[in-house]
Order: sequence, then C-alpha cells, then structure tokens
Amino acid sequence: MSAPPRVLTVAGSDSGGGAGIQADLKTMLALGVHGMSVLTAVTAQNSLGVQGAWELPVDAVRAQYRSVVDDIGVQAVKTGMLSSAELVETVADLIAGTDAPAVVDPVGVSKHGDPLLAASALDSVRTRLLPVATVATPNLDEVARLTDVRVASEPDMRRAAEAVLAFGPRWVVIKGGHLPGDAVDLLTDGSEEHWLRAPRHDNRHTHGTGCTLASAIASELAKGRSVPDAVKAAKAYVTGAIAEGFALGAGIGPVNHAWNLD
Ligand SMILES: Nc1ncnc2c1ncn2[C@@H]1O[C@H](COP(=O)(O)OP(=O)(O)O)[C@@H](O)[C@H]1O
Ligand SMILES: Cc1ncc(COP(=O)(O)OP(=O)(O)O)c(N)n1
Repeated sequence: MSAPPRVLTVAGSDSGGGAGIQADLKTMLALGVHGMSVLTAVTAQNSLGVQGAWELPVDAVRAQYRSVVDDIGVQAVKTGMLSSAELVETVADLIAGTDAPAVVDPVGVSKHGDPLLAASALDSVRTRLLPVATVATPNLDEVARLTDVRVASEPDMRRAAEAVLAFGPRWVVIKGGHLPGDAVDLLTDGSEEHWLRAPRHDNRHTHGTGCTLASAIASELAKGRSVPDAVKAAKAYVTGAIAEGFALGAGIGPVNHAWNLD
C-alpha cells in the first residue's frame, strides 16, 4: 500500500477531544491523510470551557517539528493555538523554511471566551505568521482583534478579507459562522472571490468547528487540490460534522468528525 499524504498540525491539546490537536487528527483520519502533530500547549478543557493552559518550551516545539519534517516530510501544515509571541515567531520561521502549503488558523479565544493566545502575540501573528500562510482562516472575533474591521453583516466580510490579506497570506477565508442566517464564508486571494454558503444547523454542539475546517483544508491541499477546491471540500466536511454534533458533558459538545465514515 502506498503512503497517504502527510499533514502536520502545530496546535494545542484539548483534553476533552473536541478541538485542538485532537480535532485536527480526527479530521485528518476522516479525510484519508496521515496526521502528525507538534504540540504547543496543553489545556485542561471540557464542554464547559478551559480550566487551565500550559505552554511547551520553544525548544520542544522546534524539536517536534524538525523530527517530523526532516524524516517523514509533509504535504501541508496547519497551525492552531500558539499561545505566545515566542511560539508564534518560532512556528512562523519553521513554516518559512518548509516547502509545503500552510493553513493558519489564528486562534485567539475558545468558544467560551477563554484566552488561547496572549494579547502581546497579536503583532507577531500579523507580521510574522500571516505572511507565511497559504490560507488564513480567521473567525469574526479574530478579524476584530487583528484588524480594525468589525463584521456585522456579509458585505463587511469583503473589507475584513482585504484587511487580513494586507498582512500577506496568499488566501483568506473569513468565517461567517458567528453571523445570523446561513453559515457563509468568504474565500478570496484579492482577485478571485468565492462565497461558500451552507445551511445553519441549529445545533449547539459546535465545539471545534474552526480547528476542523482548517485541518480539512490542509488535508485537501495535501492531496494536491487547488485552494478553492480544498476549501469547498473542507466546508462540506465541516458542515456535515456540525449537523451531527452531539452532546457530551454539561456544556457544548463536539462536532462529529466521523460523520462521513459510515
Ligand atoms: N451552526 C452552524 N451551522 C453550519 N455551519 C456553521 C455553524 N457554525 C459555524 N459554521 C461553519 O463552521 C466553520 C467554522 O466557523 P466558526 O464557527 O465561525 O469558526 P471558529 O470555531 O473559529 O469560531 C465555518 O465554515 C462556519 O461557516
Ligand atoms: C487547544 C485548543 N485549540 C483551539 C481551540 C479553539 O478551537 P475552535 O475550533 O475555534 O473551537 P471552539 O473553542 O470555538 O469551540 C480550543 N478550544 N482549544
């Protein structure tokens, strides 16, 4: 059997298994690629929120990355929770030296409002990480933190995309998941524009949506798809996973990463 495409996630651990590294690896398995991980931080997390977070040393992050990339090799990289400016800059440098597309999810806070990135790291995200991204996938809260654009409706998403593209990613997906109505995302590189529209699923169990979308994009890029095709396939996958999200614990349950495997 020939080896499947290899995808590396550089992200934090969610002990509850709904977001972070766990969501990324489940997505990769469901989409038929070989998932690998560089752990940046450990969170004590469940359906009610984040109870604690601990960062890994920069040397540990760098060593994990080199182990994977230098021996096994990668066809795509995805980043999630990076916690501090030092880790953001370290990961940006590693990606700059890697010949593979990078999907950057500029994770700021969890669904419950718990911080996953220090405010002091925002400038490093703007000036170091976004410039090395093939695709950046901010949600509306992350757009507001990174730029001066506040998105209240679909037309604002175009201004948001321009503001994020100004930091240097090749493509941006502005995720409209937190707007009312259909779940609409805007994918653009500044010249091509793709509006990705899916029905909103009235399901409160949506923990891990952002991680899942970004990992799915990376998985599809690793298979050799173009950016628009990869993002469209990823949108279909996350929409199905949200439709089948299920209750776990007393709060917000996870999306169902295995929905497409029956
Ligand atoms: N209730 C929902 N029904 C369908 N799609 C959704 C829903 N909520 C979010 N999405 C979609 O999930 C993906 C992740 O978006 P979002 O939840 O905004 O990200 P994040 O987890 O980073 O806040 C996007 O494609 C968005 O449109
Ligand atoms: C360890 C870790 N990383 C990222 C997130 C945020 O994930 P996301 O997919 O945006 O899901 P929600 O937190 O919004 O449900 C996280 N929670 N933990």
